Amino acid sequence: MEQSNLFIFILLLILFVLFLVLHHMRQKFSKYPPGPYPLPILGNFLHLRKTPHISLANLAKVHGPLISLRLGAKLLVVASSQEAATEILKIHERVMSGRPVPLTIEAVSKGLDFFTLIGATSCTKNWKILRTIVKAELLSTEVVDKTTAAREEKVKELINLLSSKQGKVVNLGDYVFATAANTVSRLLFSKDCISLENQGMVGGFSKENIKTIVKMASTPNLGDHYAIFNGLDIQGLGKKSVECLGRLYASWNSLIDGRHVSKCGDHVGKDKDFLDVLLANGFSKDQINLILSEMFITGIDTTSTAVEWAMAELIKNQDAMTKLSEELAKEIGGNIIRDSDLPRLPYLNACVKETLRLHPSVAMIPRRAIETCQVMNYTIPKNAEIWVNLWALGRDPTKWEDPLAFKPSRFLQSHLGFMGSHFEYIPFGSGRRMCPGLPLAVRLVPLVLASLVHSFDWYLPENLSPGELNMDAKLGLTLQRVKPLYLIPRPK
Ligand code: HEM
Repeated sequence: MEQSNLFIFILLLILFVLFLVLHHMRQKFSKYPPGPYPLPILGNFLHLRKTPHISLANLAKVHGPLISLRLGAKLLVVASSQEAATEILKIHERVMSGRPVPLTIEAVSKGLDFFTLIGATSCTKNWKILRTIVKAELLSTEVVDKTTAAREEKVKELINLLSSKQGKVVNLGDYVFATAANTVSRLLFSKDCISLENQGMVGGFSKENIKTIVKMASTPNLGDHYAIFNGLDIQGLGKKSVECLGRLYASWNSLIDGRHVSKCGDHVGKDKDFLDVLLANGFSKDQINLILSEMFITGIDTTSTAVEWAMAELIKNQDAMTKLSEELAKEIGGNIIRDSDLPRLPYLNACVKETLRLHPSVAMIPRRAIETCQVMNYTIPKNAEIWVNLWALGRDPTKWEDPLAFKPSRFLQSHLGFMGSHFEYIPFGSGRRMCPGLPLAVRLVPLVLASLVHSFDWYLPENLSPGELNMDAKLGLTLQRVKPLYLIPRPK
């Protein structure tokens, strides 16, 4: 018996030493960036754990700023430092301008000539056409200027509704989500899409429906990682996405048909909206549905989570909350905040920047190598998936003083902005695939945040102290709070 135990022990020891030798050989001779040893078949899936943004930042501390992992048959390369991000998004910008598009998204855009932005695997002709239209007719500074009144109206409705909830516990994220959704839908087709009061849907739109679509698109699809599952949709992700989108499309179809009848655009008594522009450019109903849903999916969660994280940080950091309230009291006084006030509120803008440093709405910029290339002396093969870990960049102790602390004042004298030219801070990405929603986001997020802080004092429920507020995050398409932010508003 003792002999057999010894045998097992020696066998395990030999296997362990063999494992170490193989690992060392792989690191030494592999042309790919270094990384943890992949298990057979599973690869490195287990290394991602429940919080991939944190696990990958920790792996970068061990293996370096550019690492690679095997996710089934797919190679994932992750950049986690300013230098590595510069290589990916600036020096090799053209080669890294592809996107990894999951089969789930392919399933819903089949046959539509890929008139999509986020779903374009590379910068194709159709991607360029659509991006030009979106940047000129929906998200340009001129259009954002022209639609100021609609934005202010949505924020006013939010403040009025919260005033009626004084002293009650509210799930702030739900209300901000609805405000962002209605702001975007006003731009798209001049109508609200969700009821602010009860989060109920107008047509097929509901928070749950949008959240489900986002969840389906961000859940790893086995078919993306193992060729034998390709086309089988065994998790049902494609099927469920098609169902959820079908509900959205059903409600928009009648709207689109109505506009067709009124001779493509310039519907009576209204300024031209984005639906008019799409119709005038000859897009089909299915193509329009896909484009509209894409704008909702990319535009709502990103802006509303930014506001939610900012409020959570301000509740936790009462000094910053006091400074912001004082700035607003001094500059705005008893008035409501207008869009035109934003440029003279530097501390407010610093709060937004600091929030996006610690809690980037898009924590991993997803890219795809369209050709094989050499980066930092490693080979990145064609079709490798690339993630730029913005969560790690924002907390890099070699670039940021006291990186984990929420200190908006660090941005007051800083040259860092949102334009994607300083790679230690790129919450909206960089280069040709940079976020086209930037002109809208930099107006909507501060306007909502400032209005919430200027109109109410905020309290945590159940006598929770600010120090106890849970700040855990989970990674989907956006970086969401694990626990919703429940707060009690009291009008000032
Ligand atoms: C706080 C708000 C937002 C943040 C932090 C954010 C961040 C980002 C980031 C990091 C990317 C990837 C950029 C890259 O690959 O270099 C992106 C892409 C994109 N964003 Fe945003 N975004 C926000 C709001 C919006 C809004 C309001 C819209 C539209 C209504 C929007 C539409 C898009 C689209 C369509 C893409 C894909 C562009 C392409 O692939 O060509 N975003 N966003």
